[in-house]
Amino acid sequence: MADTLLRVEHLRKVYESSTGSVEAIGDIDFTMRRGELVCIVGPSGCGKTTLLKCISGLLRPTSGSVTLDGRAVTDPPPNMALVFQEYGRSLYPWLTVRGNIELPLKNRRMPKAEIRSAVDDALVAVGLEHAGAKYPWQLSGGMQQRVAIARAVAYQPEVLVMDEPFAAVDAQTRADLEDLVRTLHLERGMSILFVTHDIDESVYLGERVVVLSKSPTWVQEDLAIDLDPTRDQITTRALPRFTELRTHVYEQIQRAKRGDAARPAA
Ligand SMILES: Nc1ncnc2c1ncn2[C@@H]1O[C@H](COP(=O)(O)OP(=O)(O)OP(=O)(O)O)[C@@H](O)[C@H]1O
Repeated sequence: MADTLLRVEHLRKVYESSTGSVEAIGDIDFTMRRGELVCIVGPSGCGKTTLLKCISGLLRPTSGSVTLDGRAVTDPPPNMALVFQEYGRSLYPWLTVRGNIELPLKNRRMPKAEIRSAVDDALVAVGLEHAGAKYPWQLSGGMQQRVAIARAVAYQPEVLVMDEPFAAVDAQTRADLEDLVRTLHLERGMSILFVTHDIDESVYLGERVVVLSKSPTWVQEDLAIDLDPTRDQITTRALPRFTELRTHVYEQIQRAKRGDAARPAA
């Protein structure tokens, strides 16, 4: 299908070690269309990190496949950007904010003038237009995460993968960063795969929420979020439909933890 951007097919991952084998992922199947914002939630230890490592080409699955934009992922794909929870470790402290955002573009050998305008544009997109000359350690945690997001925006990936990106910031900053993600998605059409522990966050952000079972993992539910695309922290979260959806996802996670959801026959 032309607009399928990411396809995960029958993904299985078994970790082998001297003490035995652990089947982390049983059989995960899902697709993501170009321009979608998909959230992934699941109980603790359900294999989210393992799944993301396979999707980002950092880990070979035991079987099954990941395809991005029609190409099998076997190494880190150049058209994917990643934003992690540990913003402190993802930015180079000896480079300025501008230097951090520029680096992947320089590695791509983009012309200087294009780099300058891509960085300016990304700084404006994340609201850091006055911070380009600062160093990461001069910024708050939330601002550092904005720099990591700006780097991804400037890089213009086919897909942005975010792994619990706001788990380490305070609630108010988190709300602002969630709105930034929604804005990037709506205004720039960015395709975003967002992994979170937070059920409310998944419903607030996503157009779809993929609920994972406990390990060995499979997709317990792929839920369409039928909220208006224009969302607001106060009014959207106060909607009865928001409460219904979050309650539904919460119950699914409880079922996942108990392991009493029936896996469909292959
Ligand atoms: N390198 C490894 N060797 C053996 N087992 C592993 C390895 N990495 C992960 N596991 C196991 O695989 C399962 C899934 O782990 P994973 O870290 O992917 O889950 P997670 O959902 O990201 O966890 P969390 O919710 O704590 O972030 C767990 O049972 C874990 O113990």
